[in-house]
Amino acid sequence: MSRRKVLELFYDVVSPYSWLGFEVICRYRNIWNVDVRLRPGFLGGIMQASGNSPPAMVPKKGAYMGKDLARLAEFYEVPLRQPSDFYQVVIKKGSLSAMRFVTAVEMSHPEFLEKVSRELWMRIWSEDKDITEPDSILEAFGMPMIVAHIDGKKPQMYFGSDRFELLAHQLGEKWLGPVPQKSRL
Ligand SMILES: N[C@@H](CCC(=O)N[C@@H](CS)C(=O)NCC(=O)O)C(=O)O
Repeated sequence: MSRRKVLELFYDVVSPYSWLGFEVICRYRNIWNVDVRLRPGFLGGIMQASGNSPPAMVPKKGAYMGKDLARLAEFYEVPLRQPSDFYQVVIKKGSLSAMRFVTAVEMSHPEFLEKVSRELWMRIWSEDKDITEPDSILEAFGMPMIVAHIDGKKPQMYFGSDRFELLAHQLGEKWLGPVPQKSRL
């Protein structure tokens, strides 16, 4: 029987913040006793369809993001490292073929979805290696996007890997920081 609380995580491996959200959700799956549904999508298509653009396209935001990610990597204990050529890897090459592959894994071997996704993030966002349709979330504008289904209430959408405190509040659960195993509270 399925549990009452379901968290859907919409993500793309091109998105470093999605990686943070993904690892936190995986860490909390048993602590919060929620079902996690991983929903791979193509962020480039969502950006285009919603008229948004990656934050790093604004040079000052891009520079800030580099510092932000370095601090977050340490705090979240996720081995994020900027690719050496950000523009080429993230913007020019992008993730269309990688996310098609991840979607194929979701359809044919869902048991490998978590591992394959983590492996691709490791390649692009940690090891500086190559990874080479927007779906049902056209109302979204960025990733990670988390959709929480709680006790049959109207599903709630949360954008970002920095909204877990709020999500915990809605779930009626405790937020123990990004690394719950060594809670800093
Ligand atoms: N504050 C969010 C930022 C997440 C973020 O910037 N995601 C990017 C992709 S890596 C995005 O989709 N941005 C859309 C936007 O900022 O409008 C977090 O900490 O997770």
